[in-house]
Amino acid sequence: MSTSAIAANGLRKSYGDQVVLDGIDLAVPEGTVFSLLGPNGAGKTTAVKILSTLTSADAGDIRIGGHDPAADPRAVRAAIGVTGQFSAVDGLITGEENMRLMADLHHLSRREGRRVAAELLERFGLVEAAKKPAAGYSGGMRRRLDIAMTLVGNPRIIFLDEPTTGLDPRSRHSMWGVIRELVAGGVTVFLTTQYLEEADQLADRIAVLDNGTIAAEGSAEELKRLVPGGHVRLRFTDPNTYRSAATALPGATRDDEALTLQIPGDGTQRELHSLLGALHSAGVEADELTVHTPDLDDVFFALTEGGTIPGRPEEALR
Ligand SMILES: Nc1ncnc2c1ncn2[C@@H]1O[C@H](COP(=O)(O)OP(=O)(O)OP(=O)(O)O)[C@@H](O)[C@H]1O
Repeated sequence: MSTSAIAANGLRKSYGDQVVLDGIDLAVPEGTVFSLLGPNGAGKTTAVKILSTLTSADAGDIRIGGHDPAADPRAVRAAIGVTGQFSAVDGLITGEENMRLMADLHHLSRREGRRVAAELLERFGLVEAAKKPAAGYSGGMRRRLDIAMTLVGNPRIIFLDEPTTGLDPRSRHSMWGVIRELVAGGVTVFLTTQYLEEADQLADRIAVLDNGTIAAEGSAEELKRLVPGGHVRLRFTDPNTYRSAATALPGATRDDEALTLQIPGDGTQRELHSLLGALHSAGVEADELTVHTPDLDDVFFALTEGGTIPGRPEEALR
C-alpha cells in the first residue's frame, strides 16, 4: 500500500464566528493528484494555507511528507512547493533572475543554481523569454515561471492553488501537461480549482468541499455515478417521424417544439441496442442521436449550496 504524502484528520479552522473547515479528513497517496473543489469561499485556499504551514489550524492532526506542520514547519517547508493565486514572480527582473533568486533562497551554489535554472527554463519553454523582464510575460508564461521557481527546491509535494484561473484554453492545456509531467516524475500534487474539467482531466481523487465539510469524495467516475442525469437524446426534423418515435418509446420525455425525445439511461451498448431496436421496429430513424453522461458540473451542482442527490442518504455520498 502506498503511504500518504498528505494526511489530515479532523481539520478545523474558524475565523471569528465563521467556521471555514469543520473537521475535514484528507489522505493523498504519494505520486497522485488530489483535487479540492468547491464554490467561492468554500475554504479551499484556507486548507492549502494550513497544509503548507502558512496558517495554523484550530484543531486536527496533519502530516505532510510525514511531518507535522505545527511541530516541525521547517521540515514541511523543505518537502513542499506552493504556488498560489498570488505569484512569487518579480516583474521587474528577468525570468532567469527570478530563478537565480530562488536558487539563492534554497542555498544552491552559484554553479548548481545556474544549472537548475537553465534546466527548468528549458523544460517550461521559457528559454527565449528568460532574458526579458517578467512584467512583459503573458499570463501563461508567468504561471509557468511561477511553477518553475517552485521546482528549484525539488519539492516532492506541490500545492497548486487555482493554477489556471484566468488562463486561455491553450495555456491551460499546456499547464495540464506540466502537471502531468510532474506526477509522472513521482511528485504529489494537491490542486484546488474552480474548473471541473481540470479536476476531471488531472485528478486521481476529487473532494467536493461545501459548508466546511467534504460533501463527497472519489474518482471523477465515482462522483459522476452519484448523480442522475444520464440520457440519450433523439432529434427529429419531420414531425410525423417524431410522433411515431414518441409512440414507440413511451418512457421518453417529449419536447414537441424542438422535436426531441429524451430517454433516461446510462448509454450502455445494451441500452442503445434496445433503443435502436424499438426505433427500427417502428420504422423510424432519428436525425441525430446523442448520449449524455453526467459530468462533474452535474455533481458540483447536486452537491454544493443546498443541492441534493435524490434517494441517497448523506452517508452514502462518502
Ligand atoms: N484571514 C482571514 N480572515 C477572516 N476570514 C477569512 C480569512 N481568510 C479566509 N477567510 C474567509 O474564509 C472563507 C473561506 O475562504 P477561502 O479563501 O479559503 O475560500 P476558497 O474556497 O479558496 O474561495 P475562492 O474559490 O473564492 O478562492 C471565506 O468566507 C473567507 O472570507
